[in-house]
Amino acid sequence: MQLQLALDLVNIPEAKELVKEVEEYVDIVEIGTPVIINEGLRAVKEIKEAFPHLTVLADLKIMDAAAYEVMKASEAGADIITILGVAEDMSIKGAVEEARKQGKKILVDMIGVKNLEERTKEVDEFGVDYICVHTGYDLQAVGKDSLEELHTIKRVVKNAKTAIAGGIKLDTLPEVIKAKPDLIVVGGGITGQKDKRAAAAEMKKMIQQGE
Ligand SMILES: O=C([C@H](O)CO)[C@H](O)[C@H](O)COP(=O)(O)O
Repeated sequence: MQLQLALDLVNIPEAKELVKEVEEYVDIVEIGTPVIINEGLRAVKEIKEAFPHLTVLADLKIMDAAAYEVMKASEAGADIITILGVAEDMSIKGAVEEARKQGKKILVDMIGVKNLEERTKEVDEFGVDYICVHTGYDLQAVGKDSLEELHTIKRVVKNAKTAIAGGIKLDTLPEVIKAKPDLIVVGGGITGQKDKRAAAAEMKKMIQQGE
């Protein structure tokens, strides 16, 4: 199980500070959608240049023009790029094809997917690298999480790695670990804490103990 740090509500200098604080404990650094909207792919480029040893994920949540956007994120230095599970099949296949050309990986974010079991089987066949269940901020606000969905995708996935994102905190992490996803994405559970380094260290320790 790997730990991904999601950076969503920061600018580039703040992102660099944050990564410096916790880099020892995280496997992947996500440049979140709000950061990319605010700062562009420059945020991906600057983080990859500052931390070349870290795996950087660009959370583009691609919906269309997939091959082009994967190419641009790859040029900026992203190692993993996200596309939405609700995107057209052609878009997801195009993203995978371009990622293969560039030597990069594709994570499919299943946010908003209604027919989860059926769509997971389909996108798994397209050769994507990760399938991620995700409770976005707007559903977290009404108390939802993705644990049940994680069990669903774990049951049907044959090829891709599984991931979970959305509102995971120290107190909810044990349940997530029990379900054994390949990748656990944590944003506010680390970035919103007073001692970010301690939170990341504790989470990493719990994940390692759960393996
Ligand atoms: O993808 C995300 C969200 O849609 C905003 O871009 C977050 O990175 C993801 O939800 C993880 O962050 P937390 O929910 O704060 O753990």
